[in-house]
Amino acid sequence: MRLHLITPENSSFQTLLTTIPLLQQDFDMLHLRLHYFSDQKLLSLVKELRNQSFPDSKLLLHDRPHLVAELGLSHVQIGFRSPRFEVVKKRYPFLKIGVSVHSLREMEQAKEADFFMLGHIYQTASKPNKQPLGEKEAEQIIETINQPVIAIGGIQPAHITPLHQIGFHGVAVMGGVLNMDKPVEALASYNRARRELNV
Ligand SMILES: Cc1nc(C(=O)O)sc1CCOP(=O)(O)O
Repeated sequence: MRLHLITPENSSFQTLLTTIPLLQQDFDMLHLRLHYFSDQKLLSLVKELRNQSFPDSKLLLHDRPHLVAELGLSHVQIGFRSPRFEVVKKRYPFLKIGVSVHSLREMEQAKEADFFMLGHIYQTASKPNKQPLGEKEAEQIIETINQPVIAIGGIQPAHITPLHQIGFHGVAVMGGVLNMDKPVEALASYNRARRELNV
């Protein structure tokens, strides 16, 4: 079960730079979802992470395929702030493109995506007035899709086993690690749950 970390809304350059290198062995993909950073600031952050030996293979940028291409990275995530999937696919055919979706209909509109992020599965502070999909509906959606699907929204360590059983390829966590007082310990509890899957 893959574990993706997403930068929280209020992340600062300096906090990310001090926290991420402490955690980098223990997750699979870092989503830089920093829509309030300028291109220049985002480029500087990637440069600093690289200086600290953060691997390119674990770096994904949201919404900015032009920067992914400029940096020679491979993964971009497309959401409502992004250029449309078809446009990105045509212009950057060499990129791995993930698409953020909330329904089967949205998945079908991006049929050629390399992977999807489906949410929100559970209640989450980041979507206070919206009903979550829940496990049952999520299962019905992902069983019709061949690509890997990452679950997002309110994911706690205890959700890892049921989400794995439903068929999710991984989980994405935003607030539950990088916003915590003790991110190393918070991440460890997700990894314990991942290890338990193999018992
Ligand atoms: C960034 C994001 N996208 C969502 C979606 O449903 O598309 S839910 C979400 C935030 C997830 O935060 P947390 O892990 O703290 O619940």
